[in-house]
Amino acid sequence: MLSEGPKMGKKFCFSSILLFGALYFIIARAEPIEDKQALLDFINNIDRMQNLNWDAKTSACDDWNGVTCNRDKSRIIAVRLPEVGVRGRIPTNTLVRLSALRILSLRSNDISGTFPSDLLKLRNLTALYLQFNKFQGPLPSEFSVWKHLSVLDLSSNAFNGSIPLSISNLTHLEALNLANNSFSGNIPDVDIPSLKQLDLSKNNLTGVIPQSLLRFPPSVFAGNSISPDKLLPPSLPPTLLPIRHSSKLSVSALLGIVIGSCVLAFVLIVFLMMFMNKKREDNKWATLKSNKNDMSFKRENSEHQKANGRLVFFEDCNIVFDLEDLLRASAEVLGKGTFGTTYKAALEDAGTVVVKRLKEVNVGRKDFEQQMESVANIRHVNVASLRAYYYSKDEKLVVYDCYDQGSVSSLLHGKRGEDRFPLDWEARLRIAIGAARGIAHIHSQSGGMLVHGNIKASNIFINSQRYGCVSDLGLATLMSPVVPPVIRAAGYRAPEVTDFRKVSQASDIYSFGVFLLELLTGKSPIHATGTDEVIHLVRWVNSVVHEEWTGEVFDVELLRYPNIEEELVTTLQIGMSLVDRNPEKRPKMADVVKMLEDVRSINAGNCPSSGTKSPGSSPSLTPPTSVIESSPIHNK
Ligand SMILES: Nc1ncnc2c1ncn2[C@@H]1O[C@H](COP(=O)(O)OP(=O)(O)OP(=O)(O)O)[C@@H](O)[C@H]1O
Repeated sequence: MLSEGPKMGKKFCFSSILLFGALYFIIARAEPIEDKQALLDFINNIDRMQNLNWDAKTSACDDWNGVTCNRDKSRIIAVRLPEVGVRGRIPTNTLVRLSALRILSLRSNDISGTFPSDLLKLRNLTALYLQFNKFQGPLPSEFSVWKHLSVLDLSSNAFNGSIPLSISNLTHLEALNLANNSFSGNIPDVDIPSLKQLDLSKNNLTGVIPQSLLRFPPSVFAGNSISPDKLLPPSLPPTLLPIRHSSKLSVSALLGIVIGSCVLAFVLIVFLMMFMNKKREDNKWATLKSNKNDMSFKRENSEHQKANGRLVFFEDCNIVFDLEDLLRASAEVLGKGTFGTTYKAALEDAGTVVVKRLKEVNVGRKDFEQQMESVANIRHVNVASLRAYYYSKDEKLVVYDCYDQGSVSSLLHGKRGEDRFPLDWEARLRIAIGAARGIAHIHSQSGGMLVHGNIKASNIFINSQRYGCVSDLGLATLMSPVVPPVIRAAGYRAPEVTDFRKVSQASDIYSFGVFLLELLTGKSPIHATGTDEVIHLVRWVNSVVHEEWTGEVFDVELLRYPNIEEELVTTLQIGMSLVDRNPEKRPKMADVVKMLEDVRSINAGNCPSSGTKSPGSSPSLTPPTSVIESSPIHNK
């Protein structure tokens, strides 16, 4: 019996290895088997010119071109087959089986037949691209099923009949392109507030442009049988309508007009040429495409992608794309930060995203993935959502939504030209409240242990409700000690970070305090004066207030607004309490949120903290009229 021991042990050991091996194989090779079969049935039953690498023996999630799966590879969520020479009708009972599908792109093929009404059963679709095919016939009347659809492009086909009114039930629709078809009849009243892009040009539409679509430019309706006066933009006041005079003009008056017009045309041409020249200089997309950095991003990545990684998306990401799409995208370098280079990438079918290419990552794949997962789980309207990440030996990428207005830093200190987003006091207060809420939320996670570690104006953006929104969460912890915290965020770092590298929630609060002072003063945390003297914002504010010249502290841009002094001073006091040298004396972030909310009776309508006030309980405020009109914040 005794001699049986080691044998049994060996047997047990061997079978456990086998079992674990099998389990590992099953998990590692997880496949959306039914979705994969649906795609194989689709591709085997349709004519195609090009060979696709869709082999039943390979992994649909990892190996098939144009296919994207969800995180655990249990479902296919995007299929992109643009320009692959697919011909004929879409075989029935194939694509419809991909019930988790979010994006379908079959654009620029030779697909014919009527609208594949099967697709109406794909209830999770967010984007459908069928443009540049040979579809014909009318559209189905019932479109309402696509509750999440945000992009519908059916342009350049031969669809006819009327545009179904049910399109107006697609409440998330952002882009609708039906151009270059044969749609006829009246344009339906498609009243969708989210709709940003519309193209109905080159059809046979008649009648009037409905009120709800008058906000789009006339070109959107061009090439239809709509009378020209109905194409006038709605904003044109009646007095600007052309006035016809019946009286005849004298020869000298006519001559004057001709000469005057020539001179005017000449001046216009000169201006136009100057403008075009400037535009060309400004157009970074065009020049940066040939920029060394961008090219290397593309080239290096295409080598890496085959070798190892894949993009991992988080569940609620509406835009789905693969690395190929990223590599194809026109990329603009937004800047180089402490964590690497940040690009703005315009994807063909999935809008614009921001990609950060991280350098000096100090953790292995497992820790990186874990960190990404925990960051992605922190969903809050005032924390920029991480959309996806990519990890391979040589390349680490993180993908965020793009905030088109840029960071608060660029809004505050950028060019003060005409097209600058006006950061009036109300806008700044919203930014401060939003960012404070975001940081307070971060601080409440992981049992109250989570620290952001890099709070600064270039990491704060403005969300769709015009409140501040904190980005770059979790990146600081991934970085190598080569980039110590003291080098990051100069001017925002707390004394204990500078002296002892002690990063904590209290140091986040200090950094937020500096940000608050920046909003109030319009000055960068570290800035030079005319005499090349370097000024530290916190020290400067302290000394000015100490000298009782408080009024001098505030940004001159803010002093234009009447009756806000009291609020400015209250906010200044809050800011100064946050930058106390002693971390123990700084208030907690949740309290900071309440203090800021109390500065003015602001109803954020946007994750209010527990303490809310009744209307009219705030000190009286009279911001400029335009602000009151355009803002819902007084509707408490
Ligand atoms: N999601 C985004 N949308 C729009 N602009 C962004 C986005 N993320 C970053 N940027 C901008 O890109 C530029 C570079 O950002 P990056 O984060 O690399 O550097 P940084 O913010 O200056 O420093 P750090 O690396 O310490 O955060 C900055 O101007 C930043 O505001």
